[in-house]
Amino acid sequence: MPHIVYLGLGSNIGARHDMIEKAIELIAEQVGDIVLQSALYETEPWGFSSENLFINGAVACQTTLTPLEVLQKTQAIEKQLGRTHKTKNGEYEDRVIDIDILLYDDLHLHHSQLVIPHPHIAKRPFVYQPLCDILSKSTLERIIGQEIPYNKKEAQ
Ligand SMILES: Nc1nc2c(c(=O)[nH]1)N=C(CO)CN2
Repeated sequence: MPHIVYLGLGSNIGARHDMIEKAIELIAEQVGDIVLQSALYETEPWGFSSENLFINGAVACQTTLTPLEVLQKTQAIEKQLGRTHKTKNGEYEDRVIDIDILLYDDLHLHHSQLVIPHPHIAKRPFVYQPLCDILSKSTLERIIGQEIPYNKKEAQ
C-alpha cells in the first residue's frame, strides 16, 4: 500500500537551487515518485543568525517505505549531497541540504528518532508556506491539530 510522505527541503550555502533539485531527484529515485512539488522560496534564517538566506521548498512523495525507512533514505541523501553533521551543540547552523519528514499520511508517530507530524510546523513559516502550496491549510491544521497563522494571499 503506497503512502504519501511530505518532505521539507532547505539549503543556505553553496549552489542552493541545484542542491534542492538534486535532493528531489534522489528522493524520486530512492523514496518514491514525487506527486506534488511546491514553489521554492528564499527565506531569512529562522532561529539563528547567518548572512546566508535559505531556499526552502516541500514535496509530496508516494512511497512504500515505512517512516523509519524514509528517515534512513533521507539521511543517506543528505550525506550523498555533502551534509556532514546535523547540528553543532544543538544549535542551528548553515547547511548545504536539509530534508525533514513533515507528514506521513495522517499518521502520528512518536519514536526516539522520529516524531511525525514534524513538531514545529505551525511556528515555522519556512516550513508551512511551501507545505501550503501542496496541501490545503485546513487539511494540514486537521492533521497537526493546530492552527497555522498563514494567509496565502497576504504572503505573495
Ligand atoms: N529560513 C530557514 N531557517 C531555518 C531552516 C530553514 O530551512 N530555513 N532550518 C533550520 C533548521 O532545520 C533552522 N532555520
